[in-house]
Amino acid sequence: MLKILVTGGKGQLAQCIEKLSSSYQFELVFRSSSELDITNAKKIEQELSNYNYDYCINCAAYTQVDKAESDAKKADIINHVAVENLAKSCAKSQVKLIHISTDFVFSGDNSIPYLEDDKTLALGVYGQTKLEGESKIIQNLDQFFIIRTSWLYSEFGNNFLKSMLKYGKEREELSVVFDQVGTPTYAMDLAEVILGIIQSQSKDYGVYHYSNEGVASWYDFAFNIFNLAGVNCKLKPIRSKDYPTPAKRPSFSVLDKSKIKSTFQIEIPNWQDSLSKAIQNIN
Ligand SMILES: NC(=O)C1=CN([C@@H]2O[C@H](COP(=O)(O)OP(=O)(O)OC[C@H]3O[C@@H](n4cnc5c(N)ncnc54)[C@H](OP(=O)(O)O)[C@@H]3O)[C@@H](O)[C@H]2O)C=CC1
Ligand SMILES: Cc1cn([C@H]2C[C@H](O)[C@@H](COP(=O)(O)OP(=O)(O)O[C@H]3O[C@@H](C)C(=O)[C@@H](O)[C@H]3O)O2)c(=O)[nH]c1=O
Repeated sequence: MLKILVTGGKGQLAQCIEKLSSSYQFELVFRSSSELDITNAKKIEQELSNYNYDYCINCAAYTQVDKAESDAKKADIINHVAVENLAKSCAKSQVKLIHISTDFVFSGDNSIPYLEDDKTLALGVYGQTKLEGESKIIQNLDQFFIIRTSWLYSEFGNNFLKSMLKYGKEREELSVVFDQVGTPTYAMDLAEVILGIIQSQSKDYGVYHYSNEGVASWYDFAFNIFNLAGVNCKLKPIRSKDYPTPAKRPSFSVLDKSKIKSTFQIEIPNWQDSLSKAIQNIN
């Protein structure tokens, strides 16, 4: 039976993986941040060398995009330095690493969906530290899958879907930006793809893009959330300049998913269909 370590075991994506785990014949070991701090290089090395894992899914990350701007050191240690150490320990213990990265490694200057080899240029600290984490994996490990994804939401953790449901109940009107375009992704769909890659025991290592199908602005995302959940809150489309945030975000971060679809023979659900499922699961 394949043995898999999941770091960041109490985060959104890790909880989605846990929810699906009974459908797979894997031995999954979830370690929360307090049980296994990925910035503790010695503990990571011990964990990987002592327990004979086949795979590590790194769900641990510093994910607060705005806070990272004033907390750059911490974001760097978790998203970059710790990931480098994790990659080195995986190499030493022959553990395959599945690492999750982000659409925020791109600047947003494209007008067509981003391919894996397109030029990266992060606009903020979060994206930059995630990008450096990616590079360190590529430099230090052969057996890795880096999956860049975007706009994750689910019934677990903190995310845009849950924020909109909360604010929609509390407020009469909400303003949401319509000039940042990407693709919302149901974290359960990503979890399924990750477990599928492990099940296939594929050796097609490398960088992949995965999001749901389709394109939306954050305003479109919020509009569909309110519609599907029956939230009676007026929604106002605004420009990013009218919603100032510490971190600049890409205006276009749609990912091209041709590579992951053809390599692993998967079909990807449309974001609106998946959103509808997530809202049903929340209810
Ligand atoms: N959320 C999104 O919209 C997107 C996320 N991603 C990427 O997907 C991955 C999963 O994200 P998601 O599940 O949403 O994120 P979450 O923020 O829900 O989960 C991250 C987890 O990492 C843990 N963590 C933080 N620091 C450490 C540490 N030093 N050691 C161990 N664990 C730590 C956190 O624990 P604690 O809370 O205790 O600190 C938390 O449980 C991340 O790599 C993220 O960059 C990519 C694109 C979009
Ligand atoms: C809450 C809110 C946000 N917004 C805007 C701010 C921002 O531009 C956009 C998204 O807001 P959030 O801060 O919730 O999402 P953000 O944390 O930027 O989401 C990102 O998280 C990281 C981890 C990723 O990797 C990305 O793929 C992406 O999912 O919506 C509004 O316009 N109105 C609002 O009421």
